[in-house]
Amino acid sequence: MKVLGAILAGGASRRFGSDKAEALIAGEPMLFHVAHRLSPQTDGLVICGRSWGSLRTVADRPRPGMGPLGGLAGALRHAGDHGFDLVLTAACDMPDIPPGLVERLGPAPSVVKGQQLVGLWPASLAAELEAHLDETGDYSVRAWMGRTGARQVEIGEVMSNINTSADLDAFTRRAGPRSSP
Ligand SMILES: Nc1nc2c(ncn2[C@@H]2O[C@H](COP(=O)(O)OP(=O)(O)OP(=O)(O)O)[C@@H](O)[C@H]2O)c(=O)[nH]1
Repeated sequence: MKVLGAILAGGASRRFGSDKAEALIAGEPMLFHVAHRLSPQTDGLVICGRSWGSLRTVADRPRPGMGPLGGLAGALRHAGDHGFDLVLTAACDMPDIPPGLVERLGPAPSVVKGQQLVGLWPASLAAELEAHLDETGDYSVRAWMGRTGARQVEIGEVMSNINTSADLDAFTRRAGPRSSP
């Protein structure tokens, strides 16, 4: 099975107050940490909803403004068009995603319990997700999980999700030198 890694990164960082994906952890932008952890688990990596460095950018589908699921739809379409079977997603604000997610999450569709933006999705769901977003106008991940029967997998590890500068401070204090990639 060929797996495409997709970093969902099209948000506005309103709660953080500045572009959180570029916020520094151990001297590197948060996106660097996500990419560094996602890349070895996948056969290719894209970034959804923004451009960053040399990573290939995938546009949201069916159009921008639909939240993280628009990024997932873009990634699923890209995966299907480029010979990938599965998409492993992570958000740009999860700097300590653990290894082995494909094995732990399989079989797809499935998400990490409590962190639904970390998920494993079959590329074959591309058209269904676009139709779902267009027809229902419901952009919630929960509704999409319900429609696809995505399993919620307890992975037994706490995963950080940085939404505010206080979250980042707490993460840095907790992780200490371990925050280095
Ligand atoms: N591709 C894509 N990603 C998105 C979109 N909206 C949010 N995301 C990503 O989804 C993840 C979770 O979103 P939030 O935590 O709400 O991030 P955010 O929207 O930047 O932050 P707030 O403005 O504070 O809600 C983050 O990695 C975002 O970058 C979108 O419209 N398209």
